Amino acid sequence: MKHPVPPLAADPDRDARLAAYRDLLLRWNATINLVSARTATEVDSRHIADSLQLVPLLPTEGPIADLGSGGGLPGIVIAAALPDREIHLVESDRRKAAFLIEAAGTLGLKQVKIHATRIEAATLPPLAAITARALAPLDALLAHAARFLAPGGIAVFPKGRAAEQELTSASAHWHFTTERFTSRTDPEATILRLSEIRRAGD
Ligand SMILES: C[S@@+](CC[C@H](N)C(=O)[O-])C[C@H]1O[C@@H](n2cnc3c(N)ncnc32)[C@H](O)[C@@H]1O
Repeated sequence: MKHPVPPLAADPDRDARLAAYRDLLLRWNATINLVSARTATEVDSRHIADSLQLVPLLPTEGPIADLGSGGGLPGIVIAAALPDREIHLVESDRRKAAFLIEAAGTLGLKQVKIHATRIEAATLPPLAAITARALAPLDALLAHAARFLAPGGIAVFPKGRAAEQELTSASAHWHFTTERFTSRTDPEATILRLSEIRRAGD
């Protein structure tokens, strides 16, 4: 069964930060390939709205990490919405990591820590939540989740239209509890919220 994504409260400060982020993303996108979008409207609808809808699915306390953050999706968007939360962005591409540092600085997001390294080599605190968008199949994401999540931690993965197939493949190696949410930006796509993640056989 799929649930609707809970609504997000109005927040003019968040929206101003997101507008500044979108402008910066478009400027850098002319020289580094950060996102597949050329206009402000496309960035807003295809990327920022897609990322922002994850915020109400996150726990209300504890550090969060976005793995393979790329141009900051969803990591910078989440940080813009939750400016008091400790947020770690892990991105191995040096130019993209430089963009993330610039974006966090421009938006005044002092709580964001950029890890310009491979996820496999990253040192992170025990996390309340991890996110990852367009990074890897669910099976691989669960290995990262199992490594980094604190007890009781959750993983939130936007998973497009192949979510059920990925759940089936991943369940051969992993046990987890699944909640499904209908994406607001693509009603055929599913956002997964997974908890109690452990390797099958452990
Ligand atoms: C397809 S992009 C998606 C970026 C962003 N999450 C988005 O939705 O636009 C995947 C990103 O993950 C990064 N990445 C892939 N494997 C990684 C790894 N093992 N460690 C750190 N970053 C990785 C890539 O450099 C790239 O920026």
